[in-house]
Amino acid sequence: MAKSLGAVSIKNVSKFYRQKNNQPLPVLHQISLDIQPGEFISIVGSSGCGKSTLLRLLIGLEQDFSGQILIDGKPIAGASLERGIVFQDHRLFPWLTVRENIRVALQNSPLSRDEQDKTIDEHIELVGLTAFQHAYPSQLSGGMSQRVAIARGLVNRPKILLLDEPFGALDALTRAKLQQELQRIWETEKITMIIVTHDIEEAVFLGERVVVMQPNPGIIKHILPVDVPHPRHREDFRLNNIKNEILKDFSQFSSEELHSLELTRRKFNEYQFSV
Ligand SMILES: Nc1ncnc2c1ncn2[C@@H]1O[C@H](COP(=O)(O)OP(=O)(O)OP(=O)(O)O)[C@@H](O)[C@H]1O
Repeated sequence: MAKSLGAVSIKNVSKFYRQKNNQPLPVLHQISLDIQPGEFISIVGSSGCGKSTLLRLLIGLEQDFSGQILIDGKPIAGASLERGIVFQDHRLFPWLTVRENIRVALQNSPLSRDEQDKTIDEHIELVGLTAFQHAYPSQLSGGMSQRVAIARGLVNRPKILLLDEPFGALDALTRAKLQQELQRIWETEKITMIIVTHDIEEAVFLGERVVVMQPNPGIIKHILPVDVPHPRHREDFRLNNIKNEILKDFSQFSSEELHSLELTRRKFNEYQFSV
């Protein structure tokens, strides 16, 4: 039987958090989304609309929600090697080399030491870090560290890679380069990828569909297909048109939501020019 490649079915998912006054805070409301195996989905939305919460539910870190999340037809039951994750901060262990940081992800893997070495070699090559495999995180740039995090997220050959603002702390040029790399890796690995981002350009450049969320409570406002074949080129006018369509969507948001998006954009720009 052919290996299934990670279909995700999110059905009527709602999620509350308990506030200090014990009142429930509705964070996600009736979220439904079907993701095809091997699809690249981008999720955008202003701060607080529940993007990261949705990702946490997909990882299996939180079970307390209503509705259903199915992976290849089966409900999620906790974290699994079938789902890799890359966060905004690379979370590498400073005392381990690139190789050994990637090996950490294999600690529950059934592979022998030799098989581990082989797959680590392949993934270091996939992210272009063979020359740095014995380097420590302090010897790497931010972009290189995120490459290691991507290799670590992929080394168990997951069906699904979940990315939470993976390039959010990088300067604009490194960010653009890594988006290009991620596009290539997705084309090579042919697995489902789901990226959460504040950056609409990034969402459109990478995603086959862009899910636009809005807050209070977090709902899906729109899902836009990006019918532009990969590999994509940043200057493609079709990508720009879709980006403008999404921006128009945001222009219908409340002034509070726009303020939050603007703060995020400004924080990012200030970061770029302060390093
Ligand atoms: N553990 C928690 N306990 C209580 N409230 C929480 C918790 N985690 C998140 N929230 C609240 O849930 C809402 C959604 O948070 P979430 O981090 O999912 O949003 P987001 O869209 O990812 O935001 P950002 O883009 O700023 O990261 C926010 O109002 C947040 O304060």
